[in-house]
Amino acid sequence: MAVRVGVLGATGAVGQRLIQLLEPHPEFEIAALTASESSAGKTYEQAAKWRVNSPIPDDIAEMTVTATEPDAVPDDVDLLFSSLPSSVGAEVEPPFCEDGYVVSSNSSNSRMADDVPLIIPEVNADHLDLLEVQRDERGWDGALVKNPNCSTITFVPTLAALAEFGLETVHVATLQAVSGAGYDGVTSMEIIDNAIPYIGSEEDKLETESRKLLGEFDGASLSQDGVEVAASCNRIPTIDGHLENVWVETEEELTVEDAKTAMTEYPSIDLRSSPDQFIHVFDDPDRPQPRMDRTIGDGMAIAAGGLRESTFGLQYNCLAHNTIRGAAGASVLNGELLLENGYL
Ligand SMILES: NC(=O)C1=CN([C@@H]2O[C@H](COP(=O)(O)OP(=O)(O)OC[C@H]3O[C@@H](n4cnc5c(N)ncnc54)[C@H](OP(=O)(O)O)[C@@H]3O)[C@@H](O)[C@H]2O)C=CC1
Ligand SMILES: N[C@@H](CC(=O)OP(=O)(O)O)C(=O)O
Repeated sequence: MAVRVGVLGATGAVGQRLIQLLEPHPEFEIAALTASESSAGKTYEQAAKWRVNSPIPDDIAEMTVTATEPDAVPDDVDLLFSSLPSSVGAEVEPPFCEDGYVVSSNSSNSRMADDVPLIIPEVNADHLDLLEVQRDERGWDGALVKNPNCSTITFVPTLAALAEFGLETVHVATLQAVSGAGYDGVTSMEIIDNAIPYIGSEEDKLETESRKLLGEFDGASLSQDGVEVAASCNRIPTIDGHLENVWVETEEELTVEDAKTAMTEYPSIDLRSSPDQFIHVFDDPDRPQPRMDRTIGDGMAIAAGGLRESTFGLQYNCLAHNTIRGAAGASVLNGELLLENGYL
């Protein structure tokens, strides 16, 4: 029987992607949609300015949107996908967890909290058991799991693949799509014929979340990886797909061939939304490109290319679909991991 799920922040850009991914999902059944007070009481069709490139599913269009509070969500809903502004997530996610709901959240609040698992299932699924610590410490019947920032998700899998060579320093420069800022994030006058070399708090997220994701969980606590990461983040006028330029210095010698093999052979995980081939490595020096390659693996794979040896170690480019692998798809995959591991 399908697990009954809800979407917190269902009318937003990521919420719409969540609905697109969850509606046909055989393991999950959408039973609750929440948003702000101004949407509560309306049908989903009335409340959401639908912008995903497939129609609103009929049964979803007719559902009533509720306020984002535990009393408004039916008790038989077990799992909530959260795509709220982080300031709102910080306020409302804990009461839901206290009330017994398991929350798979895309919002940035609490990502770095010691007892909150920050998960990319193909990279650090074992960190999920941090939930036992979380439940002990917070006394929750529910649980809170986070997926990382979309730009972090794009480059960390490639680092995980190279970790066997001993990661020392990483430099990463991003070229991020406008959808990452949400529909009202950057105006056309700001971004057309332009690039903006600043995205608030983004660099810090790449530098800190990556070390947590690559860290080790010993069953009681999580120690962060020692790799030093420096990031520079830029907004460019693409719609979807974050492209990143990466330089990695390692303890052991790392050739292009070694790196290509390590990335290509890095395993996926046996979950429905995880692609068969997790990291695709292109030989063509001008790939990956956002428009051509963001939908590889139904938008859930990581693409890499342009591998070369440089003065600052191995250099390459990588790409992921920011609203699928980097946001909604990442939360759904964490939901599948929670189910697989008996947390639902
Ligand atoms: N866009 C992207 O690519 C990515 C976004 N994220 C993160 O995901 C989250 C959502 O982003 P996005 O979908 O773009 O944001 P949107 O602004 O498009 O959507 C926000 C959602 O939250 C609801 N909401 C807003 N304020 C409140 C409130 N006070 N109480 C309850 N619900 C509220 C909105 O409801 P209403 O319609 O009623 O206002 C809407 O459903 C953010 O934390 C963002 O940083 C992460 C990665 C990528
Ligand atoms: N800041 C990201 C999107 C985002 O919302 O990130 P986060 O989930 O860390 O808030 C971007 O602009 O592309």
